[in-house]
This record gives sequence, structure tokens and C-alpha cells, in this order.
Amino acid sequence: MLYYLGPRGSFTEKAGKVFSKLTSLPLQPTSTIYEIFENVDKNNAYGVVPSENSIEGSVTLTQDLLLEYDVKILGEVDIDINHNLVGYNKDKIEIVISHPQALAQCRKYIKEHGWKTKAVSSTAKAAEIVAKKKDERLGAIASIEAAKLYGLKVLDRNIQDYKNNKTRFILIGKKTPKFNAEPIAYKTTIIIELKEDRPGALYHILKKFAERNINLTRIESRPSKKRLGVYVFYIDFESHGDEKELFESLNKNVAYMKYLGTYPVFRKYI
Ligand SMILES: O=C(O)C(=O)Cc1ccccc1
Repeated sequence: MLYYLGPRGSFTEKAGKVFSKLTSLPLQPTSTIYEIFENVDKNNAYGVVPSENSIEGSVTLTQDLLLEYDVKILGEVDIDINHNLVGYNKDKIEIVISHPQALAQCRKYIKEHGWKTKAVSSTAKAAEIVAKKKDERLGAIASIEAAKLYGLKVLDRNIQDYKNNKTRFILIGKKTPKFNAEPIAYKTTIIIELKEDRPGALYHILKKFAERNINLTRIESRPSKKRLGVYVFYIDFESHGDEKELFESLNKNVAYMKYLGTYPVFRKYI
């Protein structure tokens, strides 16, 4: 089973359809990203979750759960995100609801209209709520597919604050499934915690990648949840499959390292 952040019409469903086509795994919507990690960790299932967005950056819940749960990253795909205002009557809207990432990606648009906001578990959930409440004061930020699915009017199209809005989705699970298409690249993701807080500590770690001519594609610090000012670092890098010696060297120089996987990167159209 391939769980995704639902309900139907969500942007994660779009990514789920790409991975379902690549693996022939059947899709199953869930209400929260938490539920997906629980299903993957406890029931040996697969999941698709949003990882980061080109406007708003990381989906921090996904990043934190990657540290907390015993799951691997098994694949990646980037999906174009076009947000739309959907509802009944734009002039009557007082509150707009959507996923926190969608509200943030349309922050300027919302501010210009002076609307209040309410965060819910997904853009499609927001459309479902607006359709159920039948309240003209409510609008949702969601996909065109969600508007059609829940019988709402598209009141404004492509309302995100910046063009070329994309979200990176990752396939998570315990064991790599069989893919029926070739990827465009491979990546590795690790999480590290530095051994000590001293000048150059992070530099000496990153130097190991540079010395081996490895291209980093992302580095991000997240609170370690241990103490204010203590961070873990998420590092993505282009993988050519020969990282054993790098990991041995890193392990000698960090307090903690979690290997999240070496995985294929797919084009969205397969
Ligand atoms: O809410 C959704 O539709 C999702 O799939 C999460 C999300 C929200 C905004 C941008 C990308 C993914």
C-alpha cells in the first residue's frame, strides 16, 4: 500500500500517482503526515510525503519525522504546484483555509485581500471543508482537481506569490520497491549531529565532501530538540554509489549520523 496525504485532490496525491505508476503500488489517502510515517514504520507500508517547497522551504514536520522514525527515503520527484482560490463568491470571503505551506506560499495574495486564515491538514481537506460548510465567507486554497472533486468554483487561478512553484516529494518505506522506469539521478540523504561546538566544526565535515568532489544539493539545520542552540544537519548530495569510505570518515568526526538512504530521482512525467 502507498499512503499519501489526502484526501483526494491534494498535491501529495499528484506525487503519489507518479510513484504508484512507477511501482504499481495501490494508493491510499490518510489524514496526516504522522499517519503515513506510522503506517510505514509499523506496517511495512510505503508513503509519499512533501519534503520541501521552492517558496517556503522545508516541510519541517516531514524533516522531524525522518529523524524520529525508522524509515528510509526510497525515491524523489518534484511536482509543479499551482494554488487556486476556490469557493463560492470571492467578494463574500472573510476566511481562507488551507495547508500551512499553501497559506505561506500565498502570503502576499492573502494579505492584499485582508482575509483571516485557518490552517488544516491539506489543501484538499480545505476544499472538502468549504464544500461541506457551504458558507460563502469561506474560501480554500487548493488545486483545480480539488475544486472539481468537491464542486467548488475556481475564483482565482495561480495565486502563489512566486512563479515556478515546486514541491519535492519523497517516497518513504523500509525496502526499495521495484521501479519500472529509469531515474534521472541518484541522491543520498544523511542527518548528522556535530561532536562539539567549536570554530570550523561544520567546515571540517563539509570539507570531506569537497575533498571527494561530491556535490551537496541541500544542507539544512533543524533543532536537535535536546537544547536550544544544538542542531542536527540534514545533508543531501549527488550519489555515485561509493560512499562507504566517506561514511567511515564522517562517523569518526560526528556525534551522531543517520543514513536515510541512497535513492533514485525521477522526472514527474514518466
Ligand atoms: O495540502 C496538500 O495538498 C499537500 O499535498 C501538502 C502540500 C501543500 C502545499 C504545497 C505542497 C504540498
